[in-house]
Amino acid sequence: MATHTGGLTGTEDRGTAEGQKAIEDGGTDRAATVRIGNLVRSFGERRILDGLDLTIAPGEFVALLGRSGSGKSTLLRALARLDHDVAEGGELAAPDNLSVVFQDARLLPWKRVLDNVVLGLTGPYAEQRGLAALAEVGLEGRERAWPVELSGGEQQRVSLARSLVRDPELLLADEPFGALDALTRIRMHVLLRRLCERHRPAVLLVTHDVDEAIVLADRVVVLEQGRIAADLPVELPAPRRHGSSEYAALRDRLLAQLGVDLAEDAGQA
Ligand SMILES: Nc1ncnc2c1ncn2[C@@H]1O[C@H](COP(=O)(O)OP(=O)(O)OP(=O)(O)O)[C@@H](O)[C@H]1O
Repeated sequence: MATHTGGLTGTEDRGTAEGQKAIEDGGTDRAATVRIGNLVRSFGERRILDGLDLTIAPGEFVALLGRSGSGKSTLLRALARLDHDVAEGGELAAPDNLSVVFQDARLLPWKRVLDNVVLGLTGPYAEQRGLAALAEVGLEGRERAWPVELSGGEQQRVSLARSLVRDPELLLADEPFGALDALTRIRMHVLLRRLCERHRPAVLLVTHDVDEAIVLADRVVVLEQGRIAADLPVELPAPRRHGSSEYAALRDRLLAQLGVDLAEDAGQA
């Protein structure tokens, strides 16, 4: 299995063959987009990821939950190859053709919306692809706007367009909707689900929001003490709405795994 140590990719229009080859070169799970085996990451003396195993299949949407400080972002940053200064061990294979979306849209304020979307993109049809991506996220006609003229939700739509215009094999999202109001967040859930069904990237979504995880993901994994402590498929029919007994059971199970005791909390209320 190839262990990657390179810098962030996904800001360039790279082909997918290299990443796919890296995955196919070793190991037995040839179908996986992401394969992590016995991953160890430490900051100084502190071991944050401690023998973590995780596989993500092509097109699979995995939500990652975990208490604050459990290492969710550390795992995501390892996959994105954003950290160079941490002790590491284990195996990590991910495609080079990946995109990352953060809580803040991270748009360049001195570039117009379309220029942000196609930044670093090469090829003859970059602009057309950028315009198509903007239309897909509902921002048709806003291509010449400046980022400061957009709402937080609109900026996050641009960020999604910027990611998906590169047609990534892997989309890494670190609490992408954490700063948005509840209504905008629901709209973004619908949008992200639609985009993922159309483009079929493998997705790793870091979130604190158990409902967001259940509504969006094919699988929800919980990070605890440096490892995946729970790995649950979400087998609910679409559209997933609160209220069904299956939804409630999965929600309770995930909350319990995260250390939230609903009975105790109700008793204290
Ligand atoms: N660059 C760093 N240097 C030292 N310690 C770090 C660094 N980055 C993260 N840590 C520590 O590693 C632990 C895990 O951090 P991480 O951000 O991955 O957690 P998280 O699960 O994403 O947390 P949250 O849900 O609060 O965002 C934390 O205790 C954090 O302080």
